[in-house]
Amino acid sequence: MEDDEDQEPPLAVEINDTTTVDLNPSLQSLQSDQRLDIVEASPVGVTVITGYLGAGKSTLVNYVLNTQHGKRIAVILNEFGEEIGVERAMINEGEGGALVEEWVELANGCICCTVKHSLVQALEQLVQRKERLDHILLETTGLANPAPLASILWLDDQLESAVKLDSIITVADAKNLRYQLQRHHDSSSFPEAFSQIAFADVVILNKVDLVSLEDSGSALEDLEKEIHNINSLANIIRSVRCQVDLSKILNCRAYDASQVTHLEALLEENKSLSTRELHDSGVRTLCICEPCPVNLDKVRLWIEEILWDKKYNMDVYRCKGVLSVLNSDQLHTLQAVREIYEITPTRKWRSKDNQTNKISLNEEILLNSFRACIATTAC
Ligand SMILES: Nc1nc2c(ncn2[C@@H]2O[C@H](COP(=O)(O)OP(=O)(O)OP(=O)(O)O)[C@@H](O)[C@H]2O)c(=O)[nH]1
Repeated sequence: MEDDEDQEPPLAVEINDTTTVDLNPSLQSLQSDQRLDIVEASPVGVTVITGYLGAGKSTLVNYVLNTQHGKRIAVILNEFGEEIGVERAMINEGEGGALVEEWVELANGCICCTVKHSLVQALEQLVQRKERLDHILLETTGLANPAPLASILWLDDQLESAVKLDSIITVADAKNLRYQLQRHHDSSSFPEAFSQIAFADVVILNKVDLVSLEDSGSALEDLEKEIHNINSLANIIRSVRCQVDLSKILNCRAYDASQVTHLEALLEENKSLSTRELHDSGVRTLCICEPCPVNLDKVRLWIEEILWDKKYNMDVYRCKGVLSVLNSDQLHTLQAVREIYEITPTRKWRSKDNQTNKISLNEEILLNSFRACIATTAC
C-alpha cells in the first residue's frame, strides 16, 4: 500500500508548475529530469486474454484491434507448435482502429509452463519501444492456466515498472460452459476452464446468441451464478462475438490496490497444484499440413462426419484451420467448437501466404481422412 501511495501523488504534484516558482534553477532542472524519468518509467498495461478452447479469444483481439480508439496496441500470441500460423491467420490487424505495433508469437509450448522465458524477453523487447506503445494484449492458448502468468507479470523483478498487469479477461463460451464445469465437478476434467474463471477480473460471457436460441429461460442467469460461485469478484459482461464496451476491459487497473489480496490468495492456492492438476492430460492436439488444395464439399462432409456423426468415435472439442480451396483465390478458415462449425472465405491469398492447408485436431486417424478431401485434379 505504501508503495502505491508513494508512486501516484508525485506525478500530480509535479505537473503543477506553480509549485516550482520559488525553487532555484538547478533544483528546477533536477525536478524536470525527475519528472521525465517518472513519465518514462510509467509501465505499459498488459491485458491477459484467456478462456477455454474456442471461447472467442481471437474474436476479442480482433474486435479490440478493429475498434476506433486510436491506441497503439501490441499483441502477443501463444499457441502450440505449428498452430501458431493458423492462429495468426485468424486475426485481422486493425484498419483505422488500433495500430498493431508488434506481433510476438510464442510457439512451441504453453505460456504457463514452458515459454515463460520467451514471454519475459518478448515483453522486455516491446517495452523498449514503449514511447510508441499504449497497451499490450496477451492472448494465451485455450489450455493455459493464468496463475503462472499472473505471477510473471505481477511479481517478476526484471519486468517490474516496465510493464504492469492491467487485468485478466476470461472469455467464457456460454454454450459450453455448463458442460465444462459439470465435467470439472464430476471428473476434474477441464481444470483450465475452472482456473481461468477463478483468476478473472472480468469474465466475458460470450456466445449468448447460441444460448438464447435454445433456451430463453434463466440459462444465462444460472451461468452467471456458477461463475460467481467460483469467483465472486469477477465482473461479468454478456456478449455476442465479444462486442463489449472497451472501457470495461482495457485500463482496468485491476491490480492497483483493492484486488491484490485476492490475487495473492489465488497464487498461494495454485502453488500447491501439480502440472497434472493444472492441465487436462486427456486433451491432445494434432496439426495436419497438406500442400494440395482441397475440395470444399468434401471438407464439409468430413467435418460433419467427425463432429455430428462421431464417425471415428472421437470427442473433438476444437478444430481450426486455414484452407487452400480448389479454384478459389480466397483464403478460407475452418472453425469448429464441439458440434458447431463454420467455413469462411476471409481474404484473398497474398503472395507471402503459405498455400498449405493447416488443420489442428486431436487424433492421427484424422490425417488420412483429411487427405481424402484433397481435390483429385489438384495434385
Ligand atoms: N455464434 C457465435 N459464434 C462465435 C461467437 N464468438 C466467437 N464465435 C465463433 O467461435 C469460434 C471460435 O472463436 P475464436 O475467437 O477463434 O476462439 P478462441 O478462443 O480464440 O479459440 P482457441 O484459440 O482455439 O482457443 C469461431 O468460429 C468464431 O467465429 C459468438 O458470440 N457467437
